[in-house]
This record gives sequence, C-alpha cells and structure tokens, in this order.
Amino acid sequence: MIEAVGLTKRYGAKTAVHNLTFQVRPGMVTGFLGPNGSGKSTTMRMILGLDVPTAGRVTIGGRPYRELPNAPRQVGALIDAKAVHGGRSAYHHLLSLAQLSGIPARRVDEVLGVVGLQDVAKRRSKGFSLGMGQRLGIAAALLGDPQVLLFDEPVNGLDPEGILWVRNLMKRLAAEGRTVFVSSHLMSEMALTADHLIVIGRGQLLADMSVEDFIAANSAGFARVRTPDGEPEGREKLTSALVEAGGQVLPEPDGALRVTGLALPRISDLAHAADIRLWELSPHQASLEEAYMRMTQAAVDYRSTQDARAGFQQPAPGYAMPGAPVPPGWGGPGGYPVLPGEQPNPYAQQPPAPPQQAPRQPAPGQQAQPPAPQDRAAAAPPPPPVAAPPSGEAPPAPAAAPAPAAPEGAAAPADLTKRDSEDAR
Ligand SMILES: Nc1ncnc2c1ncn2[C@@H]1O[C@H](COP(=O)(O)OP(=O)(O)OP(=O)(O)O)[C@@H](O)[C@H]1O
Repeated sequence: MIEAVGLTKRYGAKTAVHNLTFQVRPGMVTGFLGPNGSGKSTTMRMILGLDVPTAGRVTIGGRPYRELPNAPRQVGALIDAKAVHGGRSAYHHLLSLAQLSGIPARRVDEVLGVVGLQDVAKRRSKGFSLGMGQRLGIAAALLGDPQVLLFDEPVNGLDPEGILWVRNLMKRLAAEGRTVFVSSHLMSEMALTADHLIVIGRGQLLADMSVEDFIAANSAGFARVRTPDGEPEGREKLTSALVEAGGQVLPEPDGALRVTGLALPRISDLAHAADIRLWELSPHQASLEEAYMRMTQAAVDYRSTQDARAGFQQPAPGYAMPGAPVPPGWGGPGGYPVLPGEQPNPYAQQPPAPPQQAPRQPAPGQQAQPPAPQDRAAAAPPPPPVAAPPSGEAPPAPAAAPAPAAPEGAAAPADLTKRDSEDAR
C-alpha cells in the first residue's frame, strides 16, 4: 500500500502539491487524475523518492521508498518513457537496469515478451516510436516483478490495440494482488481500467472514491422520456405536466425529452395520469469524463482563449455554493476547502466573496467555507519560510523509474499567494 500524509511540495514560490493525504490500496487499479500541472507527476516522484517533500510524508508498505530494502524489486514505475539511453538496444537498456538491481538477466527476455518487444529487442531505442518507447518503459517497471507499480500516463502514444493491452495488463496486475497506481488524461480509458480514483486539482485533493461514487457524486442523473413519434401533442402535454410537477425538461435531438428533478416512477405516474403513452423511460448517468470535467472546472490552469470558459474559474456546479451538499470523500465545497485547524492552501484560488459579506458560519455537519480573500490576507499567518533544499535533494533515480533531477527554487521566504501564470519549467 502507498500512503501519503500531508504531502506537500513547493518549488520556490510554486506550490505544486499541498497537504495531500490518501492511500493507494493493493488488489485494485487506482486512477490518479487531475488537469495539466495539478501535481500528479510531482506526487509520483515523491512516492519514488525522486523528490523530497517540503512537508508531510509518503510511504510504501510503511517505509519511504529510499528505506525499502531492494526497492526495485518491490516498486516498479514508468515516469518518463523517454528517459532511456537511445544508443542502447531495448535488450541492453533493460539488462543494465536488471544488473543494477540484482535482477537475473533471464527476466529481461520475459518482460520483453510481456510487452511485445521481443522482435525489436536488439534495435536501438532511439529509433522507437512513441508507443514502442512506452512499452519499453512498462517493461522496465515490470523488471523486478514488483508488488507496487506506478504508471504516469502509460497509454501515451499507444494505438487502440496498445491501449487495450495496457488496460488488461493493469487489471491483471491488480487481480494478482498488486498495488497499481496509474495517472491518465484519458477519461474513457480510466472509466474502463480503474476501480478507485484519486483526483487532484492545483495540488490539492478533490476526490478519493470509487469510480461509481465519483460519477454519481459529480453528475446529475437524468431520465430520457420518449412519447410516440407523430404525436407531438402528447409530448407537449407531458412536458407541461412534468414542468408543473417541478421537473426540468430539455428536448433531445432525437425528439426525446431529458428530464431532471423527477424520479422515474414519478414521471411514469404523471404520464399515466395525463393518459400519455411512453415509448421510452430510461435512467441515465453521466460519463466519467463529464463528471471529471464538472469537478475540475475550477482547477484548470491552462485554457484556450477560444474556450467559452476562459477567464473565469467556475466551481463545480452544486458544490461551491454555501450550504451545498458535500459528497463523501470530497475535498470540500468548490474543491478548495479549509478544514477546521488546517492551513489554507496558498496555491488555491478562491472565488471572490461579495464585499461587506459577513463571515460564513459552517452549518452543523458541514465543512467550513474558505474565508474571503481579504479575510484570509488579514487572518492567515505569514507563509512559512521555504527551507533551502538539501544539496543533492533529488537523489539518483531508481533503476526502474528514471526521471530528471528536479531543480529546486530559491531559499528565500516565498510569497505563496502569487500564482504563476506560466509553468515554472
Ligand atoms: N522541478 C520543478 N521546478 C519548478 N516547478 C515545478 C517542477 N516540477 C513541477 N513543477 C510545477 O509544479 C506543478 C505541478 O507539475 P506536475 O508536473 O506535477 O503536474 P502534472 O499534474 O503531472 O501535469 P501534467 O498532467 O501536465 O503532466 C506545475 O505547475 C509545474 O510547473
């Protein structure tokens, strides 16, 4: 099991990860989701001991990665598929990793077979396609036959057959009782692969729950209702009855009605009472992609100027409103809660409160709302000084998880209330 507690990483003035607490359990695929720049890779690097947390800790089986005996045999990772010596063949790349970790050479042939690169094993990896490089990275992760596996965007560049193969591989590894932690931007793929989700936005936990719960909590279910074609008066009569009963009704392109706010039995009863025949009455749930988009709206850092949503930070509907329900496992309303006794996330942007607004008191059983920006500025303690990174903070990469060393930021106390408009890299 991977366990993070209060995990925080700052790069100079940039807070990449803020106070993350979660567990990644064995026997299931846990998807790790978040918009670009939300801190997924940083979190994975900290799990692997490639970056040192500014605060908090993360352990694998109860120990930090660097304290694991024979770590490459316990933990395998694909972090950066391009981090290979291009002049080496796939075979020799894996052989050198195996030799560094005391893994028998025969395992190289085994994993080359598992990832389907056996026929190109002697070719230099610099001639590999993106997909072949991904497969080589996955082979490296599997080399030590580890119980814990981390994959950062494993399906990047893979064709549909490759994506299917990765999906089945992840599921198989989890079914063998391993801990599988995988990040991806492909929601449709995650919906098919993951059992559990950890979602972050701007470095902070937004959700930690099963895929089903995530979709249920972040999407408004609706009913599709269809009256017989060629009977428009029935459709109109039903629309009136549904609206009168408090439902919201929208026409679908195929002539059906999309109804929210009324349960299916109630819709059926209303149709029956109005003497309207139905050709269809079916429940619908949003896709993971819709639910994800809804939740992470407010946490998107990079948006095209041509996107209608550019220029404003729209919180997930229903959850940023004072008094709105907070689904179990949620980080909190609007995605940026300040729990009692907790430091506010200096990185998170809060929706501005109207002037003169009295401080909100959390209702019983509800989480506290973040204070208005002007209140925060007055009430929040000055940001703690950012400690100078110990020299050589980013230690050498584990054999199965090569990644570039992370340059660290300035040692001076940082103004953490500033938000970089550009990626610090
Ligand atoms: N070594 C570094 N130095 C300075 N800033 C960094 C460093 N590494 C990451 N960051 C910043 O931290 C934030 C989180 O980056 P990270 O790569 O972890 O996000 P991500 O969720 O993996 O993004 P993506 O989905 O685009 O890969 C970004 O704003 C990034 O610019």
